[in-house]
Amino acid sequence: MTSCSSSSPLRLGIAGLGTVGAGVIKLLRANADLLSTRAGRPLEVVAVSARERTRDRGVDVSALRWYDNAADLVNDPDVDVVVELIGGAEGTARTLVEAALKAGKPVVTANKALLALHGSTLARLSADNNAPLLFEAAVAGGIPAIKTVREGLAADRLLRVGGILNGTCNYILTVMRETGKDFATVLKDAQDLGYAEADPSTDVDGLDAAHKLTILAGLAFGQPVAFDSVHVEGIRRIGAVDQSFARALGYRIKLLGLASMTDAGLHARVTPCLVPQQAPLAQVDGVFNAVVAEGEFVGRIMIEGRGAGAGPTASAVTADLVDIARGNTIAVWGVQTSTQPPLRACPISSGEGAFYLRLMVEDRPGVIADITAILRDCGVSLRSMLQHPAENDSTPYVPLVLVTHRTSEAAMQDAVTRIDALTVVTDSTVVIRIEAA
Ligand SMILES: NC(=O)C1=CN([C@@H]2O[C@H](COP(=O)(O)OP(=O)(O)OC[C@H]3O[C@@H](n4cnc5c(N)ncnc54)[C@H](O)[C@@H]3O)[C@@H](O)[C@H]2O)C=CC1
Ligand SMILES: N[C@@H](CC=O)C(=O)O
Ligand code: NA
Repeated sequence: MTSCSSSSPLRLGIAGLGTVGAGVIKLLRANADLLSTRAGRPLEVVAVSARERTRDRGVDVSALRWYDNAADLVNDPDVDVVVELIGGAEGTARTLVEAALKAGKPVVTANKALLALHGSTLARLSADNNAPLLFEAAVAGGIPAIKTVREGLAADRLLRVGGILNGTCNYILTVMRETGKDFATVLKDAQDLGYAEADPSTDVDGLDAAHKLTILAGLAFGQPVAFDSVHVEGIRRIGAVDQSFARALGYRIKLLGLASMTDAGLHARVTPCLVPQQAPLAQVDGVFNAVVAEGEFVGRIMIEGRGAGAGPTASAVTADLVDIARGNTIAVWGVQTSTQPPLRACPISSGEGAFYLRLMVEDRPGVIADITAILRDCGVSLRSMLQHPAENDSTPYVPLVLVTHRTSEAAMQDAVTRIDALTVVTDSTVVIRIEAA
């Protein structure tokens, strides 16, 4: 690892000057004195790299050494720490991080996709080359989620971890619920506010939350988690009609990532959920995230804060830099050996729960009887049923909501497949899990 005397500046090379990169430079400049005091030495940006040199980012980078090729930051002898804020699990971001670790340079990154897909390899590179790799910004933005799970809860055996892990989705669901605005308009707002990923389908299809859940579960359960063992559903199919039914039933809709250890193995999923209106998680709105963990001794904890955006994310990235300056670093996954196999995962169909099913059905006699017959045959017991009248005469279809008692996921899936095959049902059924939260 690069060594510097304790009073000399910690010299940073930053790759990526978008929402987060520009935010980090702003924060480093605004809080320079405070950071120098806390870190014991100044934090100084010496070199940067991004796609376009001349773009207006709201921060002046003209005095900094510029590299068209981000990998050149690694070879710059004046760069002590590489800060990767490009994004993406492959390509330049991966090449850069791997090269920096191989060269023994500490790395700070906000890249959850990279950690979720290549975390074990990177942990090995970090350990083999004695080069710290810190990634607090990768999970739940400004909330110190990584530190809480890896360090604060290090004494406990954790049974469950997760929460509201995507700011864009929580913002979209909140604004749609509060204003009735449509999905596309609110997504555009989230992009303009700097919350969304470069490809926002990563957010709305649940992948970003799944990246974060993979990281959190790996930290919580002390063993690697394979990203593809997480069951993932997004929020594209949640409509205004679901928000209105949820309200009538006393719930709010949240995209939750939840991982738990069961006797059968790891159960990990990202799915839209109905959460009781009074539950603490239901109160977490807008760009806010919440991380929940449950341990044998500590019980349940929940931490909340802004999960996306320039300021909160820059705060987490810079706190990692302070840790490096202080020499306060730790093994990537909190365990010294990273040779364990990934946790054995169980399929989503092995789970159970209560479900909200929203169908679009023809409004004519016999339809409800056909549907309830299927539920009976599949052993799914109904708790309640709601129907809204058609909004206008131009459609023969009306929304029908079924709320089930606790049932097996397999039985529910079987019932939905059969219901969707009925000719009186148009569109596939929207399934939302009901969580006590
Ligand atoms: N925006 C947010 O609220 C948060 C973002 N993150 C993560 O932070 C990272 C950066 O995200 P944003 O700043 O939002 O992205 P962004 O799209 O605003 O910025 C990306 C930057 O990388 C640069 N870049 C792209 N390809 C490059 C290449 N080949 N070489 C050098 N530079 C290149 C672009 O020019 C741009 O400056 C991502 O990993 C993201 O997942 C993490 C937490 C929150
Ligand atoms: N796109 C992400 C950014 C932070 O991780 C989100 O919306 O949460
Ligand atoms: Na964080």
